[in-house]
Order: sequence, then structure tokens, then C-alpha cells
Amino acid sequence: MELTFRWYGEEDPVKLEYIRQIPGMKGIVSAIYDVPVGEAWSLERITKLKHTIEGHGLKLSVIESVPVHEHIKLGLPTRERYIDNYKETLRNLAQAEVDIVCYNVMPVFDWTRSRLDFPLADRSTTLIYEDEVVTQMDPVTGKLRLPGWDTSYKDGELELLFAQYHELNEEDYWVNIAYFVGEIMPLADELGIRMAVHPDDPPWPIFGLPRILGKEAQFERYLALHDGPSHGMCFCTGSLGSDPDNDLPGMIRRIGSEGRIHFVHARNVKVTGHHSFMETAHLSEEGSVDMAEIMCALSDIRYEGPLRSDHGRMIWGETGRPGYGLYDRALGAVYLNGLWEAVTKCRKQEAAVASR
Ligand SMILES: O=C(O)C(=O)C[C@H](O)[C@H](O)CO
Ligand SMILES: [Fe+2]
Repeated sequence: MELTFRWYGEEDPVKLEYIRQIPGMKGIVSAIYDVPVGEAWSLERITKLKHTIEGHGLKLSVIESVPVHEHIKLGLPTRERYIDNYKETLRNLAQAEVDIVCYNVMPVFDWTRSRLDFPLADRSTTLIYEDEVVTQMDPVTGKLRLPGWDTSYKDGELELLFAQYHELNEEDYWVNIAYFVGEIMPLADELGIRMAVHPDDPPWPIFGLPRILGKEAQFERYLALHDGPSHGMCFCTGSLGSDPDNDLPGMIRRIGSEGRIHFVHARNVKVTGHHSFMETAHLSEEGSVDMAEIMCALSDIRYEGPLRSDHGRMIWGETGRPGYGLYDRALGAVYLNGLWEAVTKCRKQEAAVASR
């Protein structure tokens, strides 16, 4: 397992040198955030990002994300240009020797929460999702904007998008996404790039938009769309863990045994009701996810890929990008690495005893 940390570039208040000082930290997860969604990333910009990161003694381990343009997800004729641009970005990433790309196929909005600063008993704050609040929200006129959301929409564009999506049913959506997979994965195979699709967050439809990647059966269907080494997933314990029906350790063993887990987000959530949860500290007892079980399952599949501690609470008075402060993500990273060290060492000792 390669311990990694997300960095949002030069504007990120969390500096690369701080990340470098987290014990065990090896890699950075980042992206180019100021190129409009759907436009190709130049080799020059990718190389500059990579060299900046390497200049701090870290590796550019994962690009998260190369976003998928809405016209691709909607299956509009204009998708061809955006698919060509996606391919050009992948070619440039391969030339820069970056070989893992995270992306997601959530329509219009990326991950969604109902509140970004919910106070916990210890006076830290966290991100929560309350079904009854979100179902009352109007995402078009509402004020809530989250990291990862494309906020570049001009007047009327969001309304048009919603009208276009409302003409699609879930099967139509599958057809459009399958087209994207059929276009991209053969090239990713050829380039040696592993594509890691991130689960929907939350893992159920919101705002009347189709969300298709929240359950194991949906991932089985999605991963069956292309049988090649590139086509895999980002296993996000927080996103998938907010649905208590998801058997996370079992999913890791079943999907991971086929080599289809290319990236891991390890964070904890506490399920607080139907389609409702709060993000918690990574420690198992704080939430609904048994993080030790997760690391055991990853050890079972001999997982060797990148892992990041995903989101954290805001603690010790820190302010910043919701979910992406330094302190709690660093605490989570060190905790996860400690679990990994213990699990892998015990496994080796068990194997040594068994082989006597
Ligand atoms: O929602 C999550 O668990 C995320 O990891 C959000 C990410 O920032 C991203 O939107 C998914 O690629
Ligand atoms: Fe995640």
C-alpha cells in the first residue's frame, strides 16, 4: 500500500512541505483544476505539476480527477469532442508517466452534503448528509456549493442540464456511460493507465438525477463493460459505507481479487438514519466502518496501490476547504498506516508459523 494525500495545488493552504512531514507519506493525489471541464490537459501543465510535487520529495501517484464532461454523460452529439480531449489528456499523462486516474460519473454535481460545518461534541466540525434536508434543497437556486462541484455554470445552464437529465432514465444513463467506457478503456489499456472510478457520494440518486455506482451489483455491471487491466475502481469506504447494505470487506475481497481496485479512499462515516450520515474521525469506534477490517481485507488481496485518508474533520481550530484540512487527514493517514503495519506484519508471522 502506498500512502498518499490529496493536494489542491498552489492555492491549497495545506503545503506540500507539511504533507511531506507526515510519517510514511509517499505520494500526492492531485489534478489540474483551472482547465475547463472537457478541455484537454497539456503535457506541459502535467509535467509542471509533477515536477513541483517531486521537488518536495513526493511522487505524483494519482490524478484525481480528470472530470467527465456532462455532454458525455448525457450522450449528446458534442460528446465526441470531449471524448477526444479526454483521450488527449490520457496520452499526455502517459507521456508524463502518470499511470492512475480517478474519475467519477456522478451527473452534474460531485459529492454532496447538507452541511459542511456540523459541530461535534468535542467541538470539532464535520460534514453531514441529512436526507430530509437534501430532498428539500433546490440545487439550482440553492446556496450550497461543495468542493468538486463545477461552479462555472452561467445563468440558465444548470436549469438546461437538469431538463436534459430529466429526459434520461437510468438505463439511458447506463448506455451513455458504457459508450464512454468503450471509447476510453481500450486506449487506457494501450497506455498502461489504470482508470479508477470513484463511487457515487452519496451512493444513491439525488435531485432526481441518475446515480448508478453505489452498490456492489452496480460495480459488477460497470466493471463487466470492459475486460482489460485499465478498467477498475477507487474503493471509497466513506462513500460506500454510508449505505449499510454494502459489505465493504466482502466487496474488497471479491472485486480486489480480480485486480480491479486501483486506488483506495479510507475514511469513516457514521450512519445516522435512512440515507443520512455524518463523517467522523477515521478511528473505527467513531463511526460505522470497521477500519481494521478494511485494512485486513486489503492485506488479504495483497493490495499494493495508493491509499489516501480522503476527508477529515476540522479540528484544532483549523479552517479551510471542507473535508480537506491538514490535521485530521494527517491523523487519519498515520492511523491507517499503523493498522497496515500491524496487519501485514501479523500476516507474515502467521505465514511463517504455518510454513514450519
Ligand atoms: O466523496 C468522496 O469520498 C471523495 O473522495 C470526493 C472526491 O473529492 C471526488 O469528488 C471523487 O473523485
Ligand atoms: Fe472518496
